[in-house]
Amino acid sequence: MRIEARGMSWGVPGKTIVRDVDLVVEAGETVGMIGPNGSGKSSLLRCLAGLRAPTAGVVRYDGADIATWQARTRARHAAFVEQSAETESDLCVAEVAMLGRTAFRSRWRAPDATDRAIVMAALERLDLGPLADRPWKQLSGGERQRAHLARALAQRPWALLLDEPTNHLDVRHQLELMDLVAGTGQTVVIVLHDLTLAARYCDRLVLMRDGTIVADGPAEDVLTASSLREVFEVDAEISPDQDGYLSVRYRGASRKGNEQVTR
Ligand SMILES: Nc1ncnc2c1ncn2[C@@H]1O[C@H](COP(=O)(O)OP(=O)(O)OP(=O)(O)O)[C@@H](O)[C@H]1O
Repeated sequence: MRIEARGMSWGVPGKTIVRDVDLVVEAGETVGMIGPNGSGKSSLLRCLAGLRAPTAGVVRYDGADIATWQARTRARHAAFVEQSAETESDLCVAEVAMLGRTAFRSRWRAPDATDRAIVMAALERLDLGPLADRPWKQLSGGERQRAHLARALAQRPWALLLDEPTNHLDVRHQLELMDLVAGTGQTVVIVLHDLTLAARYCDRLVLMRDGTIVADGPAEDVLTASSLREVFEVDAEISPDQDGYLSVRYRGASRKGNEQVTR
């Protein structure tokens, strides 16, 4: 599914938070959204998910303006996993993942064998099969994060919109999750703070600053020493590793103009 934002802005009274965004994510592409804290990544992702109504411009899925769609219709197209989704629930893991099937059932129909098979397959893909019956409250932060992604996969969407889905995960699960999401063939927009991970797994990176997209392209073009200094205010060396992926080595925080700060 192709996702497109045209001339899109969003904000709250007195404050524009996302400004004049033009972004196209082609079907099957994995696009990484990067940028410093507060640069508008989550806000833009929520607009792309239809959870925020743009104050200007439009968001389209395969050419259709999603503004008029019901939540259920949107959920059949795109699954959104929010940043550190802190659900408190008396449900078990499989029941939380089953929430991903809600858009496919009438309110009164209980989950059937197909729903259960889809949920179990999603849990297995996230290495959570053995925890299916575990109460949600007993899960670690990383297990919860994986369970939220399982819920999103159980939604069987055309697109995954993921806000920092790796921030609680150990290194193995980070790599497995990125392998999984980049290998699904679905359209993926993923907010990441780990620039090396973003460079390795994403077809394209979108760099945000102050609510606007300041660079959009392959990692080699977006991640440069000058863009990291300008936008993230860090001094870094960026070079291909032995596998050909870009690797970012930080030398320290800098202020704009490359003035060194005390470490
Ligand atoms: N509902 C809101 N009301 C007022 N300000 C908001 C609202 N939502 C977001 N903001 C502000 O908009 C800016 C962008 O927030 P957003 O969460 O989109 O940034 P982000 O790039 O995802 O940040 P982070 O990397 O810290 O998660 C921040 O300054 C935030 O405080």
